[in-house]
Amino acid sequence: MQAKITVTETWLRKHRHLYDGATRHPFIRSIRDGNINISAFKTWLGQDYIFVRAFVPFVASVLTKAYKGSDDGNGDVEVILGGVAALHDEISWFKKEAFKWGVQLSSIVPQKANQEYCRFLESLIGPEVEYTVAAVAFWAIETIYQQSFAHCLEDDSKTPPELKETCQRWGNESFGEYCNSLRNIVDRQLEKASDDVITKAEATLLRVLEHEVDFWNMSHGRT
Ligand SMILES: Cc1ncc(CNC=O)c(N)n1
Repeated sequence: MQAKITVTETWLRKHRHLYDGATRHPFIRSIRDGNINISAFKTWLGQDYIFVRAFVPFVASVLTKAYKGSDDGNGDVEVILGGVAALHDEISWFKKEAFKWGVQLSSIVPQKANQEYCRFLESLIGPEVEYTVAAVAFWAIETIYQQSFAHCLEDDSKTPPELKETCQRWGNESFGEYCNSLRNIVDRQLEKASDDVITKAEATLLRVLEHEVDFWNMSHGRT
């Protein structure tokens, strides 16, 4: 029997071009090809630290919505809690990595694309935003990083050794499994969602993809 085509599958096919634009961005390609400009990498590092700090309350709001959505026999809360725990570790990693590269985190000023992305995250925190819509954003945000950095670890990649650890952070297999769990959560929610919520969730996915492209552009010095 043919497996049923899920909503996320339909969306990824429909928006392939934009999705590939986010996961195969010139910034990522330059890491993979080994010709990354280190100052672009440092820009990304400092800006992403600011983003991740803003990401924490957003993820906490998704966790709250998963809990309140009550019929959580599927373990959504635990999966999302794993994401929160990983973020705790990630913030320490950013500090360590910034020190290693001589990036002064306390003096980083968020650039426009970053500010707009963080503002977008904040707009998704409120209780009026449905769990399904917020979960779609969460899944997409995590998956874009997973896919992007996994691309830099493929056998034929020429990623500089000093950037391998960064790529491992999101590109590793267990982060990939976590992203799959998020995708299952999202598809299960979308299966029972109203047309209105499905429409909103798809629009939210597109916004995430656009913000991710802008974020890479910023790091790449294309703003
Ligand atoms: C801009 C951006 N998008 C996604 C992620 C990955 N999620 C958490 O780390 C990230 N760090 N930064």
